[in-house]
Amino acid sequence: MVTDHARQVDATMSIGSLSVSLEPHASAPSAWRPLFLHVSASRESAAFLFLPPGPDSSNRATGAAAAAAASAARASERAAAAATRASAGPSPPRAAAARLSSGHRGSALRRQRPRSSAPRLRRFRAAMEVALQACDAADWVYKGEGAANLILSYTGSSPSMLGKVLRAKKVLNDKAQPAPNCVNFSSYEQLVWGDIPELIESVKQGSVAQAYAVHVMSQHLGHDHVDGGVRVSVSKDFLEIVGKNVLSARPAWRVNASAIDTKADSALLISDHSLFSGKPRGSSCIAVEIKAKCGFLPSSEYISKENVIKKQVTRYKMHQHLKFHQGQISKTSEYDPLDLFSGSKERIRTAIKSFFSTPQNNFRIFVNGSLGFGGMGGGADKVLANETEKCLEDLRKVSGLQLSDFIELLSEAISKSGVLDKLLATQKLDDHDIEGAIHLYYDIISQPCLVCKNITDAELLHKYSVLHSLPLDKSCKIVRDFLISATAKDCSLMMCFRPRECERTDPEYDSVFLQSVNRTYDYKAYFVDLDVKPLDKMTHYFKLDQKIVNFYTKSGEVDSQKGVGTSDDTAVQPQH
Ligand SMILES: O=P(O)(O)O[C@@H]1[C@@H](OP(=O)(O)O)[C@H](OP(=O)(O)O)[C@H](O)[C@H](OP(=O)(O)O)[C@H]1OP(=O)(O)O
Ligand SMILES: Nc1ncnc2c1ncn2[C@@H]1O[C@H](COP(=O)(O)OP(=O)(O)OP(=O)(O)O)[C@@H](O)[C@H]1O
Repeated sequence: MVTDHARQVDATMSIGSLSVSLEPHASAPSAWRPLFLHVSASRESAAFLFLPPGPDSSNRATGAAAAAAASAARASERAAAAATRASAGPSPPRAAAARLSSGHRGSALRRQRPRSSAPRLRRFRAAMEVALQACDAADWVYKGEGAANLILSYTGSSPSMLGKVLRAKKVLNDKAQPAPNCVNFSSYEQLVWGDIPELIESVKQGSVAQAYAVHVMSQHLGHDHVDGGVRVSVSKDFLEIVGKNVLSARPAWRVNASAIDTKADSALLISDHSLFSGKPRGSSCIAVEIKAKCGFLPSSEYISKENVIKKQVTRYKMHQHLKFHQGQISKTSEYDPLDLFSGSKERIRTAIKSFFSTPQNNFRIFVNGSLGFGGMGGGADKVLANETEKCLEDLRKVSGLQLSDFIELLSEAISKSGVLDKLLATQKLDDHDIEGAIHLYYDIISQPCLVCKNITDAELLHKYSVLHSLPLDKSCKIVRDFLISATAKDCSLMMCFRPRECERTDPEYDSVFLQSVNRTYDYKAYFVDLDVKPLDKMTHYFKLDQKIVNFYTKSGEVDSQKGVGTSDDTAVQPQH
């Protein structure tokens, strides 16, 4: 069926398994999809799976010819589905990423033998064939950063790298602080994530971030909206030079807090989702990054009476008051996550408008891949009128849109794509709230519960004792879901728009027709920053939660204009 058009057959032999992927030729009908055959002899019996990857996970089982015991088939199916996606690569810029090994500048991007023994997924192996050396460092410039990673844009001319960003791990300068990246799994983490063998396996290969995005988060957020990227090998020299080169571009408070981890031997190469086609030059696109934070009010029965305010006021709003009090922000945000996640277009528009007055680290606009509005490497605490005007001017030039039309376009795409519904559903995996989940954490680490120790409310204590009597697998599931939700509450959505030049429909992309300007815009939506949260962060979550709620309830409705920090701007620190 596919054979006439088959142009690429990849076979990967690893210990006890054979994977073959067939991709349709470029000239094949667009509806044709890659096929994947996975033969696993690594378990008790073999499984043969023919998997046409579909838009949703239910399609994955279609056509599976299982000649295996059910358990082997399930495990193989997960591996196969992942490898299928890996060989198909992430959509639009996916193909480019998969063809990573072609078109390198021979001198600079060296091919390497894989260091680890026969990695299972072709993607992992192919990725490690690329090595970035000292002589490549000049091609990478600062794009942004969060607490845990530094993001670099490629400015060189290698076709395989164009339109990519490199996500390099950081280390905290204060070694007393917990490491910002989860690289290794403790034995308790192995327990929590044990149901996902690909994730456990990835720890040995040093590819947890990628595996978590692909094997965990994409199951919830949709494969079409998650890009695991590919791992590339990086030399110490490369990281040291890049670290020095980007120093002046980084916000001072980030420089004080963290530095590129020069001990890392790999980094993630991901499509730059602030670009549409992966080609920075000559493309016309506007991208928006939204860090939406938690979009629902918890209703867990484990929330104590003293903290009942959590059921009425968003965590985001309460945290804003604490941040303001601590001098981290000069003004509380006007953004209300409940508006953004409401499903109502009117309220989505309200949320977007609020970002323009208080973007903080929740909103950025990129014009042809360059930051146009919002803060780089952290939050934008203040909005400067001239910068906003410049961004609106660029917006007009690139998209032909006035601000009101752009807000309409964005709200329409958010609504139509349903991406935030997926994000909200994933966030809602936290159905116990930290006040419930913390008890299960103590059970998992086999420690006496430090929370129960201080509880006097008999009714609540009884509820918590029921939690403490749950079997370990149930406790693990609740904590696992809590951690998945934590990632979903902290990730960012990147939506990239491009005005359609001709009437031809591009089936690769979704689109929005904007009546006010009589024009169609293609768009794509990706979630970024889908890292696993360390299990031992549970106690931090509990303490921070208490701190946020205590401050909010004790100070009442704080008037942000009268609180600490407004009279003296020098006291205001950027967000961290
Ligand atoms: O706890 P929160 O809600 O302040 O979220 C932290 C973020 O703060 P913010 O969004 O500004 O409030 C914080 O963002 P910033 O560093 O402030 O930009 C991080 O994203 C942090 O995650 P991690 O420690 O890097 O894994 C985030 O920690 P997690 O809670 O997601 O683990
Ligand atoms: N694939 C991408 N394409 C374009 N820009 C990206 C991409 N990934 C990250 N960025 C930019 O870099 C910034 C920091 O990246 P990221 O959120 O992954 O860092 P982090 O350290 O993991 O964040 P956090 O503080 O939330 O832990 C993002 O806010 C975004 O602006």
